[in-house]
Amino acid sequence: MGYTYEEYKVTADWLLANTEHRPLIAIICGSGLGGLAEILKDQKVFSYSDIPNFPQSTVHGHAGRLVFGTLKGKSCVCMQGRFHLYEGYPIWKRQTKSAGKSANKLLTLSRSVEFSAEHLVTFPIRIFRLLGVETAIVTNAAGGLNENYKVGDIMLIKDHLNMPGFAGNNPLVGPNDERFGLRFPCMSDAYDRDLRKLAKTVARDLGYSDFLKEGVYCVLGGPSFETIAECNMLKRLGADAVGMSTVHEVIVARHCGMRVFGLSLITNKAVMDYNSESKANHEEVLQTGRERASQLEEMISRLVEGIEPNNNNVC
Ligand SMILES: O=P(O)(O)O[C@@H]1C[C@H](O)[C@@H](CO)O1
Ligand SMILES: Nc1nc2[nH]cnc2c(=O)[nH]1
Repeated sequence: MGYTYEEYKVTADWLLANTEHRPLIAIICGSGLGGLAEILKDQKVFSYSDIPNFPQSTVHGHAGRLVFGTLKGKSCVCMQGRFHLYEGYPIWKRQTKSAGKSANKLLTLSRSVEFSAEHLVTFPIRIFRLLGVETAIVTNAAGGLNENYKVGDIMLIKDHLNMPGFAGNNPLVGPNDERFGLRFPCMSDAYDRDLRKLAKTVARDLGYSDFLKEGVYCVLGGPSFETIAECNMLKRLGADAVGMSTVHEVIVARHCGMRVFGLSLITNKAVMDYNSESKANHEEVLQTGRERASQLEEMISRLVEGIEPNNNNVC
C-alpha cells in the first residue's frame, strides 16, 4: 500500500509554507557523505522528525536533516540521511498524531494505513517533485566489484541491477497515480547521459580523471554485506559496484519525470577471494567518505553550476 497523492501533498505544502526556497535540484547524501549538505548557502534546515509524514533516519552516518539552500546560486534541497530497505520498515504503520509536535498537528488522517518499505524509502522523492525539483543527484557508498576499482574511486552510475526488484520489491508496486507518472516507465535511460558527460568534463577540469570511473551499480537488500560467492556472482552479472540504496529512489525519480545523476564512492573493495583477510565494515565506509569529502563537494558544486533547467524527458 502506498501514500495517496493528497498525503504527499500534505508534506510538500508544509515545506513550501515553511521555507522560501524553491529548489530545482535535490541531492541525496550517501553514507558518510552528509557533508555535501554543508556547502549549501542561506540554509534552512528541518529535522526529519519535524516534517509531517517524514520517515526517520536510523543509520550512523545519516543525520536525518533536510537542508534547503543555494549552491552556485542555484536553489537546492539536500537529504542529509536517506532511508534503506533494511532499516526495519517491512511494513510501517502511520503513527497517530503526537500532541505538542507542531508539524504532526497537521496530520489529521484517521485511517490506519500500512506502507511498504519501498514506499517509505522513496517518500522524499515525490515530495521533491511536488516542490518543483527537476534533477536528482543521488550519491552512495558502495563496494567495488570491478578489479580495476580502488578505494576512493568515484563511479558515475550508468546503469543499475535491481536485485530486490527481481523479487517484486519495486517502489512502483501498487496502484499507479498518473499524476506522478506512467504505469510502465522505461528505465533504459535512467541515468542522464548529458549529466554524466558534464560530470566527466568537470572531473577532468578538476584533475580527478585518475579516480573517476563509470559503471553499473547493483542494489541488494542488506544489511549484511555480501559473501565471497555473492560478490563473484554479481561481478559475472555485470555489476561494477554493490550497495544497499539508490535504485529505488532513481526508479521513483524517473517515474515522475526527474533527470537523474548518480554516483558511487567506492568505499571498500568487495572481497572476492577466499584467501583474503579483508572484511567489509561500516567504519571503513564512513572513513573513506571523510577522506574523499572535499573532492566530492567540489565535483558536485561544479556539476550543479553546469546543470541547465530540465526538459522533463520521461519516456
Ligand atoms: O546510503 P548508502 O547506500 O550510501 O549506504 C551504504 C549502504 C549501507 O547503508 C552502508 C553500509 O556501510 O553504506
Ligand atoms: N552491499 C554493500 N553495500 C556497501 N556500502 C558500502 N560498501 C558496501 C559493500 O561492500 N556492500
